[in-house]
Amino acid sequence: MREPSPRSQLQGLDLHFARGKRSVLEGATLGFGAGEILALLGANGAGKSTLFRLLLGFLSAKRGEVRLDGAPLSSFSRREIARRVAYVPQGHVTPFPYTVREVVMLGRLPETGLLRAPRAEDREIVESIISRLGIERLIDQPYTEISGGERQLTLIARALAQGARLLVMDEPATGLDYGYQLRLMRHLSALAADGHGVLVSTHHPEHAMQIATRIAILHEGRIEADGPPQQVVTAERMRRLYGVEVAVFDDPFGARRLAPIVERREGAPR
Ligand SMILES: Nc1ncnc2c1ncn2[C@@H]1O[C@H](COP(=O)(O)OP(=O)(O)OP(=O)(O)O)[C@@H](O)[C@H]1O
Repeated sequence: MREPSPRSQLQGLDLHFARGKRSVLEGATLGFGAGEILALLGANGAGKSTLFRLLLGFLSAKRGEVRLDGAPLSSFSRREIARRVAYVPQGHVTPFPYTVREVVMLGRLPETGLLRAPRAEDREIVESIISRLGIERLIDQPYTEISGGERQLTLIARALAQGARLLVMDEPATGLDYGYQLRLMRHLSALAADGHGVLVSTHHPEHAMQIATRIAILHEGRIEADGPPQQVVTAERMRRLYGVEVAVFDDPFGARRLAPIVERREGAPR
């Protein structure tokens, strides 16, 4: 089996994809690598999940190519891909009442294979990731009996347990309360500092600006912008993408911020 390259990268080049007669992607090109956080923004239905599924090899493009560590994705086995790239899907449910510990242990499968029982080392990895994400109290709870936000954290823990250098996360902050959202942002920054590459889709440009090293915008089937957050997130682009007015400004600490412009009602408290 080929060992994962130290310079991990995943790239989708000129990807075209249609659902029935409806074209979803029309030449989307997007790539990321170890050490960076690439945040993907796009309106509902823009094709973010579809693009992620193509990058992971769960769907095949009508045209275009996906390359992993410089080689065609199709030249890797499923297990080889899983050792390099971990995926946090959106809104995942399992019909089986596995415990949180067992779901996270599933992340070790590409390493352990189906035939070997988890070793002490696998158990230590799983427990340390669960405590890093602050969900130790859930460890023996059935996955089917925890909240949506807690399930999301369990899936993130499963992806981390996989030990892959690249992480693809589809709206991981969905359903997380304010504290968990901020902690998640910190975890993602720490992972990138640690040499992981993270591709994350989000509906919160503020989150993207907080942590991303690059932001890309998926619009009308293509990546219409891809670059440093300060260049990509502009009031004009937010208006076109989401149909809302926002102010973009630098705060006193030098960070770029975004604030919605809300019309005040006469007499409303300030
Ligand atoms: N399983 C499916 N069968 C048919 N059409 C689908 C399927 N999944 C998605 N689509 C359609 O493909 C298009 C792209 O969907 P996709 O889920 O990739 O968008 P998205 O940007 O991830 O959206 P959201 O932000 O709402 O999650 C949409 O028009 C959607 O309705």
